Amino acid sequence: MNVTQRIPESEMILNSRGAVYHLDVRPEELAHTIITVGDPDRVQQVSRHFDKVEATFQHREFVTHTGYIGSKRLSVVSTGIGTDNIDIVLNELDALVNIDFNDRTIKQDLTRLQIIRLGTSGALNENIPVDAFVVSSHGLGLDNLLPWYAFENTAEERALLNAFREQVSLQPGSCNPYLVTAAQSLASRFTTGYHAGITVTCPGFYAPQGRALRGRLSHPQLLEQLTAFHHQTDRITNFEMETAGIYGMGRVLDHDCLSISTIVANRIRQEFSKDAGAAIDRMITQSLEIISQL
Ligand SMILES: O=P(O)(O)O[C@H]1O[C@H](CO)[C@@H](O)[C@H]1O
Ligand SMILES: O=c1cc[nH]c(=O)[nH]1
Repeated sequence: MNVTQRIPESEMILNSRGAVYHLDVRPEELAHTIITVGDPDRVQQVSRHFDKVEATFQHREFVTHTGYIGSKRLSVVSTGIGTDNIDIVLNELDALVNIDFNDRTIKQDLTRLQIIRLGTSGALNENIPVDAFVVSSHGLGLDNLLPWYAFENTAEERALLNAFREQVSLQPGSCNPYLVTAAQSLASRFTTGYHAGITVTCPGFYAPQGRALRGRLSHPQLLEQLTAFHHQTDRITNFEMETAGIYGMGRVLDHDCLSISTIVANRIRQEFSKDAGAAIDRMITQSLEIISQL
């Protein structure tokens, strides 16, 4: 888009206090290092570690707290569940820093945000126990968000995606898998105390993650094929519902993104955490120590 072109009121919607439509946040109310969580209640679980909370906002499932740890300004934002919400949150975070809200034009000097998800997830590797933490080396999307955007894959990403297409048989028409790598500048900071691997992002919690309650599965082989997947040293570690959308929107909009998950379920061992809340707290504490030094 031409940077001098005015973005109409119907495309970038601002509310009566001049805040972006879904998040209800104004540009000066957002930090440039942002933690995203799915669960709105987890926002407070993160911000209670802040030395000072400067302001809080809530609209629908989107809760935002902005504050400080020492001199580091941070915002924590809930996305709710799913990559349809990631489309909203990542576009609005980007608009808050890269679009001038007064004249509705794209700024000449763009800001690159650091966006770190602190989520929950199910492990697909029997050696990654419940309550462990996983850093997503890549997000592999089985949802349909990224095919709506124009974006470029690297040669390594294309090779990994081709291997996935060859090894994992998906029903024609069920999805168009995509793959995006984590920001290395962030991933390199979260190594000790974290497992690492490919995170598969699904458009649902039950059948799209191979869970059968009463509905019959169209892909009964999914778990087995994802667990067996290998390409050079890359393996699939876990399942959740936002990471690939975040990494993909980070690629589209030029932001540095990383996703970290607490493993609450191990799908191979068929176990669920006995105290997921305590494990999530440990992920938050351990990760904030690093995030506050970024
Ligand atoms: O705990 P959060 O961050 O919401 O993440 C996971 O939990 C939800 C499903 O229970 C999905 O959003 C999934 O990605
Ligand atoms: O198994 C799980 C656990 C948390 N979140 C998911 O999406 N799947």
